Amino acid sequence: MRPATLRVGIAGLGTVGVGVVRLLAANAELIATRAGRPIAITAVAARDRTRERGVDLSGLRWHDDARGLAGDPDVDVVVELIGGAEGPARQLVEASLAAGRPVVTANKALIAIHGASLAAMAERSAVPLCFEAAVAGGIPVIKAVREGLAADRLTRVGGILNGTCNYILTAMRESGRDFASILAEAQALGYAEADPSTDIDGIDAAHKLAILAALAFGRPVDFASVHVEGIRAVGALDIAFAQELGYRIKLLGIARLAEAGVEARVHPCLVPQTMPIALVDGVFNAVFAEGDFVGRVMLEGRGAGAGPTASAVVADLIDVARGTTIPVWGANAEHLSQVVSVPIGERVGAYYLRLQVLDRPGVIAEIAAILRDSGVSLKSMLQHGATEDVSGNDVPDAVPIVLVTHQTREHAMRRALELIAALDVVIEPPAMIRIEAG
Ligand SMILES: NC(=O)C1=CN([C@@H]2O[C@H](COP(=O)(O)OP(=O)(O)OC[C@H]3O[C@@H](n4cnc5c(N)ncnc54)[C@H](O)[C@@H]3O)[C@@H](O)[C@H]2O)C=CC1
Ligand SMILES: N[C@@H](CC=O)C(=O)O
Ligand code: NA
Repeated sequence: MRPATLRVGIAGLGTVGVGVVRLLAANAELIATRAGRPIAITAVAARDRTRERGVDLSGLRWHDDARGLAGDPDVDVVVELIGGAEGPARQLVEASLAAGRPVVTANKALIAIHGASLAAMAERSAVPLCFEAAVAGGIPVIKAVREGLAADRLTRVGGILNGTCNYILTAMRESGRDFASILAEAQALGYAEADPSTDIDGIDAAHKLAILAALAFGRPVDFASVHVEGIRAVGALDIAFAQELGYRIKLLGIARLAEAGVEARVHPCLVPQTMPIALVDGVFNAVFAEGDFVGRVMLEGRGAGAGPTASAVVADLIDVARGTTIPVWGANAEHLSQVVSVPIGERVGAYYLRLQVLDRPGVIAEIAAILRDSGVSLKSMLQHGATEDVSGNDVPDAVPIVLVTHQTREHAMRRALELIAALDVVIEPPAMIRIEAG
């Protein structure tokens, strides 16, 4: 007897949705062989029936309300590709799980914020809830952390988690082009979120970090407590100084088991140019995990775009077709307890500081005295005779000074920076970027 086709209902026919339609058609035979049965789309839900999407949607049942997929008798598995932590995406996923339908989603916002309760719903209905595409696009990082590293006690996890930001930082370094034109390019390539400030302000990376931390430590992190900074404040001067000091600037998400609990943070970092993660450029993401027996593992690949993301979505569909059952978070939901992230003030590490100061005698002595009194020890200093501010405008009599500190607690660093910012000779808010080994 021919095995039954797995019938798929897709909600959202944007970048990823169309990518999934295309991949299922292009690799249909290979997928059927690996899944043990054919996988075919039978229904879709999208906002605009008339839009030309460049894929064949003929013969598919069309739902104007995505929730219709949850009750469609010709759908065995629902694929949610609408996006957003609330609204239609959440309603569809909840309705599908409640109706006993497996769900595959690429929605990191939804999983980061409601993952624990959705997992409990999936467990109650004994159906899979899969989200490989939600973290680092095409890199099979959910499988790697949840299954490949299941035997280890993981102590640190994170990486370059946003393709749009990495694309922008790379292009700024390589071509010196302006932020807005590079962002527009990333949007045209299908990398950015519907609202690109989600990428630029670090929120998307934080969603992914929260998911990784939950998998790695078995404890969902309260999303609101994750420290998040984006890349808006990173200027061309910082990129150039970082280069001169032997670093590259990357937006990293880092979660680690600290004495006080789980520390989860997303912010731009100076990473030594000699570290492999510093060389991960463009839309590529890199995810690392550190375990007590395995040591350090790092995976690299395309973190955004139609093809890589569709690859992860369809891999999940193949798991559903095979009937693979793995607990959503690697352990049953009743073993999970939510944790609040350790505040960023507790971070201990080195810092890069860039100050725009008036070129007067004694300025450096004043700054050094504040650092000394705050218990912050200076490692090195750079000063050029430049007379440009961060936007490249001439500022007569002003010079940038760059300071690199030794390891210090962030509380102390911030206290010192407040005092430095208040000096009359400091004419712009100081820039502070944390230094990490990746
Ligand atoms: N673009 C990428 O590289 C990646 C995206 N993702 C995630 O995949 C999901 C989809 O992302 P994209 O395809 O890039 O977004 P998109 O904005 O290109 O597509 C979303 C589609 O959903 C449609 N939609 C909105 N409301 C709807 C509703 N009520 N019913 C049916 N359709 C509705 C929109 O019209 C749009 O066509 C998001 O959760 C995103 O975070 C995950 C990894 C990578
Ligand atoms: N907007 C995201 C898409 C993938 O998750 C990114 O740029 O990484
Ligand atoms: Na992935």
